[in-house]
Amino acid sequence: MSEKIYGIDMGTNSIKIYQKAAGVILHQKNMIAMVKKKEPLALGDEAYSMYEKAPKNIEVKQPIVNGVIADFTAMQTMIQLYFKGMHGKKFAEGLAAGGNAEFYIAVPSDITEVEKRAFFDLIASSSLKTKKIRIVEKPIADALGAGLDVMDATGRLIVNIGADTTEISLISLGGIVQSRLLKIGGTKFDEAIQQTVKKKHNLVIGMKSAERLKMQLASGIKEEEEITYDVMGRNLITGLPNRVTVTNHLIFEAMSESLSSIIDAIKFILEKTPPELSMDIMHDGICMTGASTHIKNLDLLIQQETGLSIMKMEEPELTVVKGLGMIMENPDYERLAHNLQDSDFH
Ligand SMILES: Nc1ncnc2c1ncn2[C@@H]1O[C@H](COP(=O)(O)OP(=O)(O)OP(=O)(O)O)[C@@H](O)[C@H]1O
Repeated sequence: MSEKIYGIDMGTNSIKIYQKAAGVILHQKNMIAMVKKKEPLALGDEAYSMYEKAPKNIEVKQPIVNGVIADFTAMQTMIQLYFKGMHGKKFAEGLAAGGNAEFYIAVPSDITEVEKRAFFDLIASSSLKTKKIRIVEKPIADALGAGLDVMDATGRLIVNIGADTTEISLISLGGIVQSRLLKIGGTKFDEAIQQTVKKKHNLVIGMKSAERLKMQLASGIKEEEEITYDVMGRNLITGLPNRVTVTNHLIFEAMSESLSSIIDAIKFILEKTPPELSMDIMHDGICMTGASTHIKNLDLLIQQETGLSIMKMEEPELTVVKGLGMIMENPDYERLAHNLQDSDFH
């Protein structure tokens, strides 16, 4: 029987929940649709399907922005609804926590103490009956979930490219040696695509269309062959619906500034890496996680720019939550989970 021990990765784009002995039980868009600002109407993927389509009285909210809690009440409401299974059959049965549950929460490393505390308070002040709440630094969970041995005295460089953020972390002996959270990720790419399509084609497109273009055409390096994809939007001049054909070269141009910023930040961390750990990274390379690493040739770009080998994941969006799972399943990793009061967490 599954135990009431859960790991939660509250990402900007999606929420992932792991239950001890059951595995990943939830992976949904991290969104909530509210009617008249207070009545929850839909959660997760269902709320996302209403995004950019809802009338004025329905607000589709994204409670996490730039990796931190931007709307505490909305996030807490979502968690409570998921765990209480209030939405009946739509949610996995295992989520009905009942009471006395234990939680392991992944929290970005390079954020303020107040922002970290909010993740703890979210569960502690919720209506869920909790026995224990542990905080885990996201890069540590990420590295574990990616299959890296984080406990030994070997330097590991992990780059997580998500939706709003890119977190670059240097890990050794179960701790963070350095970490940098950039406010750049898949959403920035989508916004840049939106702007570039508007400028080049006089076409206003939604964020979902921009994301589709990215998924179809984005590449970390400029490809010789031209690939195209059609997108629908509103013509800026006529105001009428219109369809245009967008090329992979335009998408590359749109994303190049954000990609350069990510490369610069990786190089910055590498320059600040102590020499002994640099040797380890020379040997093992960089581990890439986060769903934005699905972008074609992004590994090649980082490899070319840093001269290091790249390790890619098959399910890069799930490494953090799987790492939380490993911590709760294996007592050897217990010291990687902290009380909020632990001095080694600050
Ligand atoms: N196949 C794909 N190609 C390109 N981008 C993708 C693909 N699949 C997902 N993405 C992008 O990955 C991003 C979501 O990544 P992920 O789920 O790792 O983020 P998150 O953990 O919710 O966010 P964050 O780490 O910023 O808090 C979105 O911007 C999405 O568009």
